[in-house]
Amino acid sequence: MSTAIEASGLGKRYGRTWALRDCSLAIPAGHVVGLVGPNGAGKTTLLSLAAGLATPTAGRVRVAGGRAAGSAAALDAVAFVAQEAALYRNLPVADMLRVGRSLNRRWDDRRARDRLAELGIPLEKKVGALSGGQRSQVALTLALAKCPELLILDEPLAALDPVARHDFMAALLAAVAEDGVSVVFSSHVVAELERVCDYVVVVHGGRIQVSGEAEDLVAGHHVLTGPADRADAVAEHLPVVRDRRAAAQAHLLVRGTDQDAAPPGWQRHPVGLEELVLAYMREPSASVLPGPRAGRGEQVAC
Ligand SMILES: Nc1ncnc2c1ncn2[C@@H]1O[C@H](COP(=O)(O)OP(=O)(O)OP(=O)(O)O)[C@@H](O)[C@H]1O
Repeated sequence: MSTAIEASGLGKRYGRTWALRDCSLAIPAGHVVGLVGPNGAGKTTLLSLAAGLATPTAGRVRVAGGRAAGSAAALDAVAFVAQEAALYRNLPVADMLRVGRSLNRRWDDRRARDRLAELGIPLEKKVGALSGGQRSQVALTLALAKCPELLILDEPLAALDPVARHDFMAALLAAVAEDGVSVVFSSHVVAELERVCDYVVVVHGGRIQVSGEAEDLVAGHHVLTGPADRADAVAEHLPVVRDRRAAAQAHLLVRGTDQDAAPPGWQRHPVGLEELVLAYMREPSASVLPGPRAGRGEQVAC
């Protein structure tokens, strides 16, 4: 199985702060991966290490089928769009294309020009005179023109209004369908994940908390609703990720498959990806990683 990003014992320390620690994961190639987590969780750090823009303090990271991050082979295969899209604001878009062409061995200029024409972004306009959404589209166009195997985007949706966000993700998915490129993007917009991602990674406090295919994660959890006064007894025997109680009713988000019967007097409901991800983000001590089943508070190494 080819991997998009493969990390082993990866860590990055700034002074006394571990921005990322003991990070081990293996994200298979060919997915659209959503990387989520609260502010300061370590998302940018993980993406920068994968893009080869930062050096690990511990461990190692390989990208695009096992190339050492930051190596010449990896730089050829990986395109990175930073949080503040690194565009020269005083340059016209056409000059940005020229810069891209001269810096990259693989470069599809025709494709970039066609894409910008489709988007109605004039080549002669200075980057600084474009809207935030147009700038993000230019950054995505430049990244795709590199013909990458792995496209890494750090919060590409941050500056975009809901319509621009929708258009941007549609453009990204079209590119994925056309090229089969692997995409890893960080976002705070958890609601977008369901529509766009087929693989999810949650980071918290510099550690990987959740990693897995969206379908498996959803299939591997359900919600139980039942009487609050019996919730403690039920929760005692189940791997509960999140326990919410409202008046007389309890909602337990539980790890377990369709085969697991609901306790007598309780109803079982499927869970959506957004609800699942938010539950884990609210319960940092719970984790779900590839390997043997983990319950609340158990961290399972990849
Ligand atoms: N250059 C740096 N120098 C010192 N500390 C840093 C540096 N970069 C990141 N950190 C620290 O590392 C931790 C993780 O930061 P990081 O930017 O990776 O988080 P993030 O999940 O991307 O956050 P956000 O969602 O706010 O963008 C934070 O505590 C941050 O303060």
